[in-house]
Amino acid sequence: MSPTESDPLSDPLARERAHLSSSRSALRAMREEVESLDIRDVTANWVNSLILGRQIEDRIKALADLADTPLFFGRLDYLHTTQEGQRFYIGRRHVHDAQGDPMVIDWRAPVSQPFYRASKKDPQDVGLRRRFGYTGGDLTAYEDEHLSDPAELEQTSRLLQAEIERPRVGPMRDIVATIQPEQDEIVRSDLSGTVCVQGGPGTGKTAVGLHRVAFLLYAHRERLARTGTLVIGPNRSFLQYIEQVLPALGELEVRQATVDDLVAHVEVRGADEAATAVVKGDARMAEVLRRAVWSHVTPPTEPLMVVRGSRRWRVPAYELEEMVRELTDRDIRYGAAREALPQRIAHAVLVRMEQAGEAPDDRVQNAVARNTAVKAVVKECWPAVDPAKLVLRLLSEPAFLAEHADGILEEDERKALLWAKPARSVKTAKWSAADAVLIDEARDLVERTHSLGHVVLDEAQDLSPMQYRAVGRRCSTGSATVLGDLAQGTTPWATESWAQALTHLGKPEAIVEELTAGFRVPREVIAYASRLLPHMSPGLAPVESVRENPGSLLVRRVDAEERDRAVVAACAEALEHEGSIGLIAADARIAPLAEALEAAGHAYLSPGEETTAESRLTLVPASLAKGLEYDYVVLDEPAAVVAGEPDERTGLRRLYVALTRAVSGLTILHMTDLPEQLA
Ligand SMILES: Nc1ncnc2c1ncn2[C@@H]1O[C@H](COP(=O)(O)OP(=O)(O)OP(=O)(O)O)[C@@H](O)[C@H]1O
Repeated sequence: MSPTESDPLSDPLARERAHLSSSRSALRAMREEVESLDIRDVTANWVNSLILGRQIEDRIKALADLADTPLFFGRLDYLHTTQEGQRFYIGRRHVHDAQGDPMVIDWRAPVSQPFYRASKKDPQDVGLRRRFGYTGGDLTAYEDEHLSDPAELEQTSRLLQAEIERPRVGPMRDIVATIQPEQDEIVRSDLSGTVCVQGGPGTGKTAVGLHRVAFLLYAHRERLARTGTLVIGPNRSFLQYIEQVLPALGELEVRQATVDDLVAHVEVRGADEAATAVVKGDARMAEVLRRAVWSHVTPPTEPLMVVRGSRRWRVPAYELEEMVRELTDRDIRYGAAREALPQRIAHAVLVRMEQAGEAPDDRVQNAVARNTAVKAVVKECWPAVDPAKLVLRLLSEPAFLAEHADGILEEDERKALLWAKPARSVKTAKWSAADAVLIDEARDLVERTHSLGHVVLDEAQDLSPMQYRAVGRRCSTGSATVLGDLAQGTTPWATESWAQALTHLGKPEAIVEELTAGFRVPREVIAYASRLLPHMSPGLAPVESVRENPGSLLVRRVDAEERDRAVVAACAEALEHEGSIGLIAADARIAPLAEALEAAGHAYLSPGEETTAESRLTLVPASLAKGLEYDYVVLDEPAAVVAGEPDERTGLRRLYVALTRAVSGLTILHMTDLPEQLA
């Protein structure tokens, strides 16, 4: 097929281009229609008009025709049944003509699904599936599959291959044109269920998670607009890297955060030793906290006397005690029970008033509930608990900790928890990240955490059980997409099994799916990195690269005196290719390498800063490499990456992450021997 042929009737490409141009006009008309809306007459007041005005602005934004994103990328021609003879163009958003007939169908609509799932084995009534190739905004190629034609052989799509091999400059892109069947099943799984995806490096977990949010927002727009959605990532630079995917899919409302952001109730200024952080992150801490919070409840031993006017009403201690016991037995939060208690007491007083022939109403009950004597009883037997102060006491007072950790934590674990220098106040305490999670747990014991409709948790394997609980609280009445790779866990408490993690999350019934096809790392490179698997995560299968480009892997030994210069030279060489370059090194090696790059006149970015055609080199500390990718990676001194971690297994996993960031080529430079597991 040649893009230069021009007779629109005989040339299919010309016909498709004509459809593209009329779809563009239709989209423009849709936008102009919204732009010309006059809301002055329909809104009663300025608040309404402000809200409506904002909705209209959002709608106009959503209807923008982005010059370099194709309006549609596929076409389906159905054979029979309900869609007989019907043809659908699949794109990022719905476009209709002046009569309201569809010109482009949203990729998330049910009729679009066979575009991703239909196969020769299961054609799903599709006669023709056509994929379009674009150069910039121009439609320049197409590729057909006649799924129901037994004579046609199954072929791998050139357009799909080209998309996978495309250089990666800039932030992460959407994969909407090339979602694979096994990915699509996860993307379209129902909102009611939690899905956990285990997948090796580059299998598309992040991409799948983000597309699932976009899908769920389409399928359950109103419900999720009410309840909210959230994407959780490991750090700021990762969130910056992925932040443009959802807006490109037309979804502007999804919040992004790290787990630390979610639990930022105190300022984190301290850090824990690994052993201490492990205990603080252990799920048993939840029980310690629960006990500590509820230990504040003390059954009343004195009767209550309420004086109103000339009369006195007495509620005996045993009755008060029963009310308190009844509230502790119920499955409600400490704070909610505390609020309910005065009303219960007031009710008991009202019963006595009625028995004495009075006819008190609700106002009297409320007044009694606010009576100072009642308040005093509540304060005495159900005092307010400040979550941060409670955690401060647990970490400062050996006796308080011992009392509530008895039978739960061993003595050495309790010792690890206690601060060497007890803190004076919540403000001055040197809180660690793990402490903030404990405070979050305590807060939830006092007052229920608001649950969102859906949460995507990326790089989940690094979370502690207490962190899983913190995330679980935020989707307790919603659902979650949990994404991770057990082999990439680099925390001392890294997840060992998804079943355990999902239990901590409060979603033990979640299904675990596995992705095994690798879209990032070239075959030769993934094979090299996979040598580490048996030594750090035995039992996990290596990723199967679907990239055709075999990639280049270069391992070079260099002398001590030329090492930094050699690294800079390797970066310069990589810069001769198209695409982004990542120089990954042990955190301790970042400063000298930065100096060497500067001395050689190479500007460089930090992870999370957007690469552009002018600025393509990023200097990446190994601890921040997770989830990121670069066309060419120069890896400095693998042994130093391993040595930068507290134990060998974690070191090898950190190295595995660093080795699996490259899309086209990996150059490894080392002065010291390579870790023997790579041999
Ligand atoms: N179906 C697809 N079509 C085209 N590209 C894809 C597809 N699936 C994934 N990719 C690309 O592969 C790369 C890796 O994807 P992604 O970052 O989602 O993988 P991951 O499993 O989260 O990796 P990691 O474990 O390293 O975090 C990205 O560039 C992504 O766009």
